[in-house]
Amino acid sequence: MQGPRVSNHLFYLSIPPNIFLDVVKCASKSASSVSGWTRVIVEKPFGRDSESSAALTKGLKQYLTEDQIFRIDHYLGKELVENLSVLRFSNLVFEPLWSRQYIRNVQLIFSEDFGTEGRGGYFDSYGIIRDIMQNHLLQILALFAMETPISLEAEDIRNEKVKVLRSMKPLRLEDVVIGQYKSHTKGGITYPGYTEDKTVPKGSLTPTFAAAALFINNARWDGVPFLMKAGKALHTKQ
Ligand SMILES: NC(=O)C1=CN([C@@H]2O[C@H](COP(=O)(O)OP(=O)(O)OC[C@H]3O[C@@H](n4cnc5c(N)ncnc54)[C@H](OP(=O)(O)O)[C@@H]3O)[C@@H](O)[C@H]2O)C=CC1
Ligand SMILES: O=C1O[C@H](COP(=O)(O)O)[C@@H](O)[C@H](O)[C@H]1O
Repeated sequence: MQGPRVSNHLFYLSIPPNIFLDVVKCASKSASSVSGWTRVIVEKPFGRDSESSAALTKGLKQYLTEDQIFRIDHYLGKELVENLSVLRFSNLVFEPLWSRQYIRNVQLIFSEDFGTEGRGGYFDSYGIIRDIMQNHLLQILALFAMETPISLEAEDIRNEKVKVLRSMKPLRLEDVVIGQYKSHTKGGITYPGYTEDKTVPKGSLTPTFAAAALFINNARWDGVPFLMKAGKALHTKQ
């Protein structure tokens, strides 16, 4: 029901990606705003690869226009990540040091001290690389490594991040390690292994841990490894 005042509708899809399209279809047919705007926020992962990402965009555009769709990565809203640009570009001490001349390696670490704990349904079909590395950590890497943008407008920052991504060497298999957590005991409590979670398919080989060395082929970062590590059910939350 909508009253006489302008009412805007915002849908935030914090749901598994396989139901994005059904939800958007229902929302746009039955719950679009009549008097104001209707917008949809879509969480990562936006598809499994470029083909499924393009298919998802095509699907969403059956019901929405591009300016109604907001693809977000909630890690970009974290204080530490937001402060990264300020630290780099507004600080005369750091900017001259931000290169291969002074930095031996860069480590991007995501570590959770709990496992899937009954939420393995979505996670198992994506794994830690698509859940954390390809989006959250890659976004932070791009922000960390980019050149100074023309302005701090979203479009200008995005252009610089794209240049970093395009300068990256393709990942080699020998630069990647994957793993899956087993049952462990901490403080007298035993926690189940990944495949003992009832929401995870039996015998799943989905990685819950991954580490990779990435390289950026440009004058600033040539030869500096960007070490990414991400894992669930590790010792610390970091
Ligand atoms: N887990 C997290 O902390 C974060 C997750 N995300 C993103 O959020 C999305 C969902 O992840 P997560 O929360 O772990 O997933 P969950 O599996 O916990 O599902 C989230 C919600 O989706 C509902 N849901 C699941 N399947 C269906 C279905 N077939 N029909 C209708 N509703 C359904 C669930 O409802 P019900 O409970 O009723 O089953 C639940 O409320 C992913 O895109 C993920 O990347 C982003 C940031 C953080
Ligand atoms: O996007 C995700 O992030 C959460 C961790 O988010 P945080 O804000 O609590 O650090 C992670 O548990 C989940 O697997 C992933 O989908």
